[in-house]
Amino acid sequence: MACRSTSPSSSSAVEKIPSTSIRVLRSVEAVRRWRRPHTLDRRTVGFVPTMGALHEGHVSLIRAAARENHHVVVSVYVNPAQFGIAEDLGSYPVTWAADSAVLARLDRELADDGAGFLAAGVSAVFAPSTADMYPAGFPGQAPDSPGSFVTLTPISSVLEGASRPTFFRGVATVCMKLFNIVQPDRVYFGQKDVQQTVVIRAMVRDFMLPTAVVIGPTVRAPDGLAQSSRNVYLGARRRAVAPVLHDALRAAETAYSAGAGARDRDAILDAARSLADAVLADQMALAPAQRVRFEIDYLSLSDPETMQELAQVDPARGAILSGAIRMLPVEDPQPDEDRGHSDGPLVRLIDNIIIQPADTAAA
Ligand SMILES: Nc1ncnc2c1ncn2[C@@H]1O[C@H](COP(=O)(O)OP(=O)(O)OP(=O)(O)O)[C@@H](O)[C@H]1O
Ligand SMILES: CC(C)(CO)[C@@H](O)C(=O)[O-]
Ligand code: BAL
Repeated sequence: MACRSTSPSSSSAVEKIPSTSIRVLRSVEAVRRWRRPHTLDRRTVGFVPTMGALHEGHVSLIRAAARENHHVVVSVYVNPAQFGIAEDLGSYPVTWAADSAVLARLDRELADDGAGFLAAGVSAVFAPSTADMYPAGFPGQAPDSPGSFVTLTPISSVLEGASRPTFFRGVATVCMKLFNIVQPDRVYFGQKDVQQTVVIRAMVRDFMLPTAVVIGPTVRAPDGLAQSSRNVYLGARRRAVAPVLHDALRAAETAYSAGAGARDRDAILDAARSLADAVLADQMALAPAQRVRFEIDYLSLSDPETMQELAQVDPARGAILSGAIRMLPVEDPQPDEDRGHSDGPLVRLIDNIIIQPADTAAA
């Protein structure tokens, strides 16, 4: 039988991140080969899916996976199926060299701190091609495009899904593929993308996937802005105003905590909206060359499991306060101004705060 020729990435030579023992696996078959002995040895695998452009939010998830598993696998894959046709697939930050350095640093930290971690390092990074991930061809990005997709309704069409109609279909589809390839004992997702965590939990439950879903807390900059790969688009002027979303959600949380009568949706969300309106009014009083404009996409008070909007919070159940804002491109950019990655396009920021059920909060 004729042998198929192999590219360097699929040859049997083992690729590693330089100066580390982190394997770089670029094909489904390579992951399967790596995974098999660990199943037989009963060594657990924790999996952290990412789209690269790694930051402290990703690092915190990798550390969590290393505390609880013998092996940690990180995927770096910019999944086209979760980008809408008009979204930023073409400019999404791809930073392989910097990501490798982050993983190498973490690998050393895990090796040096044997006491805190079960894993002695990062075992592998899975960086597949789209041809490998979508054998039937480039996935459709339009709502009615043909293809093999995992869909969860109605969760996928509210909030983030209302603004990004194919987003959760793309996320669920790629995560189903990744979970089938890596076969993790535990998967790690960040609280920052709260609706994504609800979708993944529902998918794991509804399709009986043999993996535990672990959610890590949102990692923030000192001024409260949630770390996010897309923050690189902001540039200095918009970055200074970007914490407004977190500040607005905190105002809503404070209104809730204030108690009497403050369990009502309007009382809670009006506090967030007032804060955002005041920040915007201050900005609009500035000259175009100095100001920052943003639009609120949504501010939401929703059920922790279904993400359906709530009229009132049941303290025994808790709730999710979440929001999204669109930071508009700066006006009148100055010649030496740092406008951000890709000349500072419109950036959509999301964030959330969980109102814990009363019993949990008291514990
Ligand atoms: N600030 C953060 N704290 C904790 N986890 C995070 C944070 N930001 C992202 N994550 C998690 O990291 C995982 C990979 O996310 P991803 O690679 O899309 O990064 P991102 O910063 O969310 O990117 P983007 O800016 O495109 O939304 C997801 O589970 C996501 O929720
Ligand atoms: C989970 C994920 C890696 C799927 O592409 C992505 O949605 C992300 O990075 O949050
Ligand atoms: N962090 C979720 C990936 C996305 O927004 O495309």
